[in-house]
Amino acid sequence: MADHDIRVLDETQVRAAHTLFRGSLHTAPAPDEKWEQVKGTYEPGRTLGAFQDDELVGTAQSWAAGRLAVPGGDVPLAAVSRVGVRTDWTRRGVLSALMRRQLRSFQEAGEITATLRASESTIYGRFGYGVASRGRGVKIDRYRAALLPSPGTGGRIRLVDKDTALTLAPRIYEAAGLTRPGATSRWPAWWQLNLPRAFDENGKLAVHRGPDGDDGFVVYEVKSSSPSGHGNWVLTVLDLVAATPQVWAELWRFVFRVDVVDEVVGDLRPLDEPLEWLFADRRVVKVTEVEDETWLRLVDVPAALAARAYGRAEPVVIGVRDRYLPENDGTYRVTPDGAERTDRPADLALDVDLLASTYLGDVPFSTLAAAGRVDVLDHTALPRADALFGTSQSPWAGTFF
Ligand SMILES: CC(=O)SCCNC(=O)CCNC(=O)[C@H](O)C(C)(C)COP(=O)(O)OP(=O)(O)OC[C@H]1O[C@@H](n2cnc3c(N)ncnc32)[C@H](O)[C@@H]1OP(=O)(O)O
Repeated sequence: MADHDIRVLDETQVRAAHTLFRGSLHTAPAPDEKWEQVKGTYEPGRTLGAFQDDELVGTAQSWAAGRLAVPGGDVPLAAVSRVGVRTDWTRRGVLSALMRRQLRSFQEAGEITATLRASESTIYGRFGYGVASRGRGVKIDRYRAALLPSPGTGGRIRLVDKDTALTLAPRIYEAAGLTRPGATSRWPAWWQLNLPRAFDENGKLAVHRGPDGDDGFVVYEVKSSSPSGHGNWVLTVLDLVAATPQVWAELWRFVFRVDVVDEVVGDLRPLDEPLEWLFADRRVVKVTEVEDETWLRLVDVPAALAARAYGRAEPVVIGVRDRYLPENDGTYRVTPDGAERTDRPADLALDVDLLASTYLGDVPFSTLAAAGRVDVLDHTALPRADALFGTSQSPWAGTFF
């Protein structure tokens, strides 16, 4: 039995949790001035502490993150962050106890999904989180990058200051909508933490204005690859939001017009972003890496499966195993018209973290089966499951936290 207990922290205790979290990632405590900026980003009642007697030894917090776009709809989402266990208390079940309690609190709040970004990919699978979207790093040599002619949008792009950005960007994001599976709402603390940070590091935000008003923006920074300033000047696209594909293209075209830049890069961009198609020579776009983006937990499996749309194929019965939330255990019949619990025997069976990896369409069941990660009880079920769960767009969140 664990010799620690889990409590919800009050506002007098969250600074200690913040310090513990930073320490677990080898970072110094936030100075007073920084803490003043950060403390409001802890949502009341959503920070957990693990205590040994009265000493805080671990923490995990979350935000009510709004909605997660799933194929054909959206579902309530919690976002988990600032997870840490004091170095002298690791591997004694502290995180396991925190996760167990946190998952229960999501159930109570009706948050049928939860998401996080993982510091290490070996931590969260056991708690039922699976990689549900990935992103690619891209690098483009600006001097070789000849953009194909474009009719443009007839709009105009302008740089805005920090205060204007803080007002405009959330509105533009919300108006653009959750345009692909994996996209999420951006909660107030996300904006509070991320946009000022970009400006503090000399980032810029450029807004596109079309005939109907502001309808997209790009956040970018330009840095020299060498401290002397004699290295390559690299423009990094940090965030790009567009209401239409035309605005998307116009914002990318804009960053290629920024002077004194040798290279344009982007991290965790959508796998199917059609960047190559903007250029006369598609090989100017170099893919530098492909990394996991969304770690997704289906907290309420029946509700999550029922909430998404499916492709056209004969039905399949999927068996789900969930060590942390056993009420999700069982078999589910998935058809083009929806999904519900069934007593029929499973065609395919898998753990709940792997179900999350298939849920937004990122990984076909047949890929997991080829790696031996799915129990295949009926081989004819694999193409059916692939067709039911497959999506035309790669899932992608585009919201890092
Ligand atoms: C969303 C975010 O905030 S990501 C940031 C996460 N935080 C960090 O990376 C900070 C540094 N690391 C830590 O603070 C801790 O090591 C944590 C939080 C990752 C793990 O906390 P612990 O209390 O040690 O985890 P706990 O003891 O409950 O481990 C449960 C299981 O996970 C395994 N595990 C835990 N952390 C890791 C890891 N980093 N790598 C591999 N396995 C791990 C344990 O071995 C254990 O396995 P078992 O059940 O087979 O015995």
